Order: sequence, then structure tokens, then C-alpha cells
Amino acid sequence: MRYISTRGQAPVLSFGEAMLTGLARDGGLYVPETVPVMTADEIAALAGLSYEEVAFRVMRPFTGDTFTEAELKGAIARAYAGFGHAARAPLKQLAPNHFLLELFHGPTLAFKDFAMQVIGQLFQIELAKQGRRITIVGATSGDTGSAAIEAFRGLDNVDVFILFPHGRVSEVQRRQMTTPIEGNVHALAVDGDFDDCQGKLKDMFNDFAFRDEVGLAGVNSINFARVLAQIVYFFTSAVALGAPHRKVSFTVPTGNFGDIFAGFLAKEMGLPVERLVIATNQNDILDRCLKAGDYTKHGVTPSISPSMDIEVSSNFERALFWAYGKDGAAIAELMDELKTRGTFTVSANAMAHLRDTYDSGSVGEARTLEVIGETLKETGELVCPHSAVGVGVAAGAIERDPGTPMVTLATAHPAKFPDAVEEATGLRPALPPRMADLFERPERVTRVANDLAALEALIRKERRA
Ligand SMILES: Cc1ncc(COP(=O)(O)O)c(C=O)c1O
Ligand SMILES: N[C@@H](CCOP(=O)(O)O)C(=O)O
Repeated sequence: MRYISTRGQAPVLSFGEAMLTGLARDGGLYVPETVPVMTADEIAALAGLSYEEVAFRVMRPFTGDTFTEAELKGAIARAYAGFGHAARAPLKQLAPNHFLLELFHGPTLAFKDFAMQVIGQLFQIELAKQGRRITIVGATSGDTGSAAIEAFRGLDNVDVFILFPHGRVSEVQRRQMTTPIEGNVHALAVDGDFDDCQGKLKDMFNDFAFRDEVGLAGVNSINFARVLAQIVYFFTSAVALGAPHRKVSFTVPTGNFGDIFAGFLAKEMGLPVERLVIATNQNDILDRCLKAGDYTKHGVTPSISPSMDIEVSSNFERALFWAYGKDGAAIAELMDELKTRGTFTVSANAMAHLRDTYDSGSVGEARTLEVIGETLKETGELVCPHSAVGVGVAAGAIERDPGTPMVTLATAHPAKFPDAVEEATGLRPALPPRMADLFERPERVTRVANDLAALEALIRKERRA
């Protein structure tokens, strides 16, 4: 299995190399050259298997000879052992044809744990084989950061620096990042928004001298291994609802487009996915693009679903790569236009390709609160604001196609966003007992300017050589 860059100019890599490389050297994102396909019989055979066994069968064809079967199985088993639900990703029925896929039973209470726990294990295997040490730098709008810290804290051969937008994550999210005591993890509060953090992270990857000096690695969805592990729950949920004999649609609360792109790959692998519905909050650049055909930045407005306050949606580049028939030069041109002019127009052919697979919708602040309240009243489920955006957008998609079961991804635990949930319902969701003292733990955080030189200097100084 070979991995190529969406911009067509970087070396072709194996799975293991792509995993440790992060951003391609031409600024693009690695993707598999061909997507392995599962037959209907192979998909049918997933019914009744454990989440871990499905994860192995789905991930194995992508990993080539980087890991032995035993290594991959062991990594998956260790990754999910600490999850708080035996099903790992349980499905709850909200209405006759609407299901909620709960992705928040991992250690940091968001869907990021599903991939981050696995790649934490895979990184350790690969680094031990190569005798290497690395510096992980991550950008987060709240959830990737805590999941990364949880997966890599205390490791001797890994230093972790997480860039988060100062004042723009929930208090629980911030404390999850600032209270771990291990010296190898560092929370950096950047004066800017998430796009600034992710922009600086990509600038670091494009600064080859810095990248090579510190052994830079990435665990955002820049890293294909992250996206790969997120494909699995599209399979487990669709098979539970009757796939491959029945089609299923998904609504995915979307920001950086990693999760919904994992759904696209599941479809490419042969899972009968009818529609993939992009659900955005008031930062609706993806919804506007799907409707109008141009991707145009307006500026990010902070919302009650802060993890989706994103305008430069990293993995949309991967979706465009498919939509443009894997023409790397065309993608490089679009990304250059976005950087220099803040906008690009998608060709008519590419738009038709995107609309073939994706629908979209957006939900504003007031409606998000209403959906949290209505969902509790009608179904007894307490949903986080991100999941509520999904439930709100899914309603329209179900109306358009009432015959296909809809799975909405519940991407975070409501207790990560207690203020919004309390405003909507009057109920303040409690954190699990293991996190009950989160608000008493001392915080450790460094405030940093949105400045590449300052960030690189800090990382050089703090990382262990
Ligand atoms: C709770 C939550 N929901 C949804 C999203 C959006 O996911 P993606 O960036 O993969 O589109 C994020 C952040 O990524 C998140 O943290
Ligand atoms: N919403 C994310 C943003 C980063 O997404 P990633 O999937 O690229 O890591 C977050 O919570 O940090």
C-alpha cells in the first residue's frame, strides 16, 4: 500500500512512513493511492464481531507491511481497553429511522479518542523499532489536544506541544489539556483562533530546517492514520443497522472534515452509504461551499460548539483531491488561492462529484440550544452542542429521504460543554467520577503570540533533546 500527497509533489511513502511524516513535504496531505475494497460478504461477516475485531479487519488492508498482524491486533486491543462502554461506539435510537452513534466513551470524552488511542500505540511500536524520538505538535479547537495528551503523556521518546486558541475552548477542554502533570506535555494558549493554530502548525511542517531538527510529527487529522481509525465506526454502526443489505446515511458534525472524510472512505471501501451529510454550526463555510460552489472565508465567529469553529477545513483538501480526479496540481493551485486570496471556486465537475456524495446544512446558536432541549424532551438523551448541530441538520436530511436509516454522530460528551447544556435544559451534566476533581487540579499553560518564530523558539527550548 502506497501513500501519495494531495498536491502530487512529495515522495510516495509506506503507511508507517506516512504516519510518522505527518504533512507531506509539498504541503499536501497523504492519502492511499488506492482504497482497498471489502466485498459484500466480507462486510456481512462483520456482524456480531467485537469493535476491536472490526477495527482490525477494516484497518489491516491500509497498513501494508508496517505492522505484523499481532502488532496491529495488540495495538487495537490496548487502545480500546480503557473505554467506558463494552460496545465502544454504542448506537441509541432517537426515532424510528434516526440513530445516535455515541463516540464519547473514551478517556477524554470525545470521538478523537477512537483514533488517538490507536495511533498512540502504533507510534510507540514504530518508534521503538526505529530507535527514534519525536516532537509532536498539534493544533486543537478543544478535543484533539486533550486526546493527544492522554495518548502520549509520560512517554520518554515523545514531547507533545498542543496549540489551542486562547479563550476559545470550553473550561473542561482547557483543563483537560492544562492539568496533566507529565513533563513531556505542554499546553500552549495561542492569541488567535483555531485556524491560526493549524496554520502555524502547517508552517512548522513547511519549515524543513525546524521540522528535521526537532523530529516534528503530527497527530491532527493531517495524519492519515487518524482518519483511518475513524473509518471503523461507520462500519460497526452501518452493519448493526443491516449493511451490506441495507443502505445507511450519516450526518456528521463537521469542522476539519476528518470525520466525514473517514465516512467517505468507508463508502469507497464498499459500505453502502446513501448520503454523507455535513453539519456545520454558524461557521458554515462548508455548507456554503456545497450550496454555492465557492469556498470563501468570512472570518470565524466563536460559538457554543467551539470545536467546530473552523474555516480552513484541512481535510476538505482530501475530498477535493477525489473530486478533481486526483489531480495534485489542481489542488495545489486551489490551496494557494485560499492562502493568498481567502477564496477559491470549485469547478462544475468537481462540485457534481462532491454533491454526488455529500449533502450539507448548518444550525445557528439559538437553534442548537433548542435542539438540545427538544432532544432531551423527546428522547431522554442529553447531547453536546456539536452533536446537537448534527441532530438539527439530520432532521432535514431525514425529511428528504425518510426511507433510509440516518446515523448522527454524537462527537462529544455533554459534560464537556456544561454551560450550553444547562442553558438549554436546566441540567448540568456531571463529569465521570475519575474526572470529578478536574476543577481543583492546578493548571500549567504558556500563553504565546500567534507568531511562528516565537512558537518554534519555545518548542526548541522546552523539548527534551
Ligand atoms: C466535538 C467535536 N465535534 C465535531 C468535530 C468536527 O470533526 P472534524 O474536524 O473531523 O470535522 C470536532 C473537531 O474536530 C469536535 O471536537
Ligand atoms: N475539532 C478539532 C480540530 C482539529 O481536528 P483534527 O481532527 O484535525 O485533529 C479539535 O477538537 O481539536
